[in-house]
Amino acid sequence: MLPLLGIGAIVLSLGAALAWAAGWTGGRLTAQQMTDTIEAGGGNHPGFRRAHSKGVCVSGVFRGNGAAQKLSTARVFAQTETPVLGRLSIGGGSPQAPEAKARVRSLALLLRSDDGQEWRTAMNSFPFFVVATPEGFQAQAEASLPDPATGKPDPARQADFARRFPEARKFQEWARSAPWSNSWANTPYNGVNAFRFHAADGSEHFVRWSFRPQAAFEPLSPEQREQADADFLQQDLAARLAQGPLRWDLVLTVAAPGDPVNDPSQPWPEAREQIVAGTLTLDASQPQAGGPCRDINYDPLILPRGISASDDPVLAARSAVYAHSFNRREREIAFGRTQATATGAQQ
Ligand code: HEM
Repeated sequence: MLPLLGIGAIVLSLGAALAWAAGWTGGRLTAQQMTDTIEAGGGNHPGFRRAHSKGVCVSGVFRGNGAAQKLSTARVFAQTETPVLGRLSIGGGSPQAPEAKARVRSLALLLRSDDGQEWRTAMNSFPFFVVATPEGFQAQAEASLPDPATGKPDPARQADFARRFPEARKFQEWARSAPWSNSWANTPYNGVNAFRFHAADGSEHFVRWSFRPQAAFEPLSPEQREQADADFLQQDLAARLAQGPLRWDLVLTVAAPGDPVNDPSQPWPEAREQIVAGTLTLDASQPQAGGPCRDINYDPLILPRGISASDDPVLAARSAVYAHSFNRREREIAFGRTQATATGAQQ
């Protein structure tokens, strides 16, 4: 009898561990719940990313200028030219969304250096994140879901989100007041989360990165936003690439002691040291359906030697949620549960 009780206890404790990992014990937020909520807000679009669903693949090179070698041993900063496979997109879960209505624009990059290391990053046009934690992101996503009774987000839920996550006010102010640019090409893209850079002398620095456009800023007025074609960013990109490559400078901002390095909703003071580490040049684009970026997960925790994650909880959550989104869309493609608009398959 005793051995049987022992086996029973082992089975029970293993079951409890699995239940905890899957988030069935209640209370703890899981990547699956977060992905389900994002999916509920974006609609059903099999084969597409659950967020930033509309976009195009882009390719080119990154040319380091050597300046970042004092901060990091990552080969990409020493190598003269690193190939880049990227994706330009808009925020939101619909692959058919009108591009002029999207407040957030995005750039994701995969750089593979000649030592076989990869640096993946997914950046947005906002200068800081809306919330400090995954719980804040989840609360915002839930508060944005339409109430079945009205078809609109529940104002009480939104007020509750604003009360519990007051840091979001700063982001809402940015969204309301920052000027809109009229192109992916003249938009800055910000990594927002802090990372650890490891230098050859053993020192460590916390760094945030941004890609600053070389193309001059041109505004997009509210009237132009109303009139723009649903695919106006893609059309503009094609027209600009036909004229020549597009460039962004990689700007590294180095934290000073005491700066918040685990909270992407808090910008650092303007006076922080900035290093221009090189230039990204994009010279081609391809449709995402069937294009080389379709089956890439731009997981922000795929980092080369010389760069590692900070303890920012948003970074860890992003990595886990992107994996869920990636698995779902790849499974839908593998089992043929998609339209040709997602896969690029010939009809
Ligand atoms: C907890 C916070 C976040 C969650 C849950 C989240 C969730 C997601 C999901 C589900 C995807 C689709 C992934 C795929 O299928 O490949 C995605 C894509 C993306 N996210 Fe996030 N995200 C978060 C924060 C951020 C932040 C802070 C940034 C940038 C500053 C960002 C930038 C992007 C970009 C650019 C993409 C598109 C990547 C691509 O082109 O494949 N996200 N996000």
